[in-house]
Amino acid sequence: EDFDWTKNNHGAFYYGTFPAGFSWGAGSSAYQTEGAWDKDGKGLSIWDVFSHKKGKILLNETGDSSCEGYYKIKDDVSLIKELKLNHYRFSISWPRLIPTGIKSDHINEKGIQYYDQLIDHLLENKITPIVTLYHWDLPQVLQEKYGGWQNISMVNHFNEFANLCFERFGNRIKYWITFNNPWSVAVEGYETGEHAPGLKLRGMGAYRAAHNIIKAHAKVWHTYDTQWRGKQKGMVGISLSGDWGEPVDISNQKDIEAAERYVQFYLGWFATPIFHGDYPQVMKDFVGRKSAQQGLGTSRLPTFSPQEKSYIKGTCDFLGIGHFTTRYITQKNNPSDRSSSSYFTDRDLAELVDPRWPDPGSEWLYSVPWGFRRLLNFVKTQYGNPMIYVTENGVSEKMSCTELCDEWRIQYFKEYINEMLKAIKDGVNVKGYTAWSLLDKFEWDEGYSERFGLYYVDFRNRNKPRYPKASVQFYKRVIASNGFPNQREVENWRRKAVETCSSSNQLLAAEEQRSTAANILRLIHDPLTSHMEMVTEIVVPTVCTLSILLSAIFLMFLLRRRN
Ligand SMILES: CCCCCCCCCCCCC/C=C/[C@@H](O)[C@@H](N)CO[C@@H]1O[C@H](CO)[C@@H](O)[C@H](O)[C@H]1O
Repeated sequence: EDFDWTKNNHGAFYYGTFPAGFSWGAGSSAYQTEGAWDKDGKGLSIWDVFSHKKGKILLNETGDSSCEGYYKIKDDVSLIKELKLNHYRFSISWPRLIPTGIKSDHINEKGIQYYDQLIDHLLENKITPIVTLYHWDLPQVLQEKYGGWQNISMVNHFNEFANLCFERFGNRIKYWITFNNPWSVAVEGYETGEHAPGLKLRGMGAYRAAHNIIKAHAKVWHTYDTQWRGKQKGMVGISLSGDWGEPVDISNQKDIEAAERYVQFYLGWFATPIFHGDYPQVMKDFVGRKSAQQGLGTSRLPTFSPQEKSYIKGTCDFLGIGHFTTRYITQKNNPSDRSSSSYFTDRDLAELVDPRWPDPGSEWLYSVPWGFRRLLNFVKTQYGNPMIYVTENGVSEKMSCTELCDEWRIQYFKEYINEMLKAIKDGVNVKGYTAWSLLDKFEWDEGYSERFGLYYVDFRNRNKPRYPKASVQFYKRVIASNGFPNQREVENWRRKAVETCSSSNQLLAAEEQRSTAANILRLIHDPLTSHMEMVTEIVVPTVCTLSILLSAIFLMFLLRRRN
């Protein structure tokens, strides 16, 4: 039976269980959690360089040490075991394996060893690894030499890296994800410049980056298909991010079309070539028309040749979906002049939110569970009901003080997982779910200010200890029951989870006090460190401020004398 798009019974909770064998997991990514940015022969990534530039990341934070995941394989696998997860999703840092990004230059065996250990330890504990090859940390050399994803040469370099991973790890990995959220790579990396490499190539950069990424994905899929699949029997997919877009006025055809455009410019931009061989018609129409109005001879949206179309079509054994939120969409005509050309203006729409939607953390993230079911049904109808793994779903909090009693996250998970269950009942082929994320971690341009973790990480403590939030208890019970058995039990889970977290909160508060005291003692007893910290944190800013002030006074004095 087809999904009824006109119905929107937002409130009703569905009690029931997931199909047998449904896979429960949690995720992470290399740059966000590993730390050890310059250890054991690792090369620089674009995120190492970007985060070290002043003013790019909130509070100038970096992922230099982050959760120190590089040194904590055993600790983190115990957390995964504690949750009784079936799978764990992580990414491989390209410059950790190939420091310059170019395979013929050098392979870093220490990097290989690290992932060998992680994979082996997961498998010893019966946890299936799901491996992402690209979660945004491009080797810096490739950015500097070729312009990164603006350049077609990335296709071959990425393919060589992927091939190395298949060769070294493929005997143990059955699920490969080529790219994580290429939308962000293209738009935030090459259009708005909020992410590494920080380029603002408006109206062109994102489309060009996406074009090369899609080709690189297809090439890697073919490499696996022809060289490895027979022996290794794994699957290769891609993880696409997609927010849902709902028309503001469902009786207004213009709003309906604008909402469809929103989703096509987001998820469809990547999914349509991969499933159907070419960009969505609406993207070709809109970008093409605007480009013509701007006096350009060809569309800013690149085109695939007939050979490329058939090469790209069908290169997906499973589709990863990263989903966090929803927007209301209405039609809005944007100016078509060249100076305002951008991916955003090309869409001719406005994004709105309902002020009643809960918004606990990230600015862009509102809790709108019903949008998830609609997005999953959209995937089913548009792309022939592919096998889906939800690769990212979760919510952040913005808390200045420690908070382990994350009731809003319990609510978010409960409702979003329930909408996914409803989607499965609608016939959507969802095989697994990955809570985002296992740990609090570096959140890109937001630094450490947004916490997505099931486990709290105390970043102020050098050992980066992890503490379970209440949502760990809740998620654990969803997994153990493979769903939601009945109202009484599910209510009980929530209550029990919240009860246990207050004692963990006290434990953490005590530990934080202890580590603050230890830091003070360290500063007193370690003259070199305290001298360095005093130089960087007090002396340098003070000298700079004084110099600016003195120069200003001197300048005023000179000007006065002239007059
Ligand atoms: C008319 C002109 C308008 C210009 C407006 C420009 C504003 C651009 C704002 C872009 C905001 C994008 C926000 C969406 C982001 C999510 O889809 C994305 N962050 C999901 O990716 C995952 O996010 C996780 C949480 O941050 C992260 O941990 C994970 O690594 C990402 O894969």
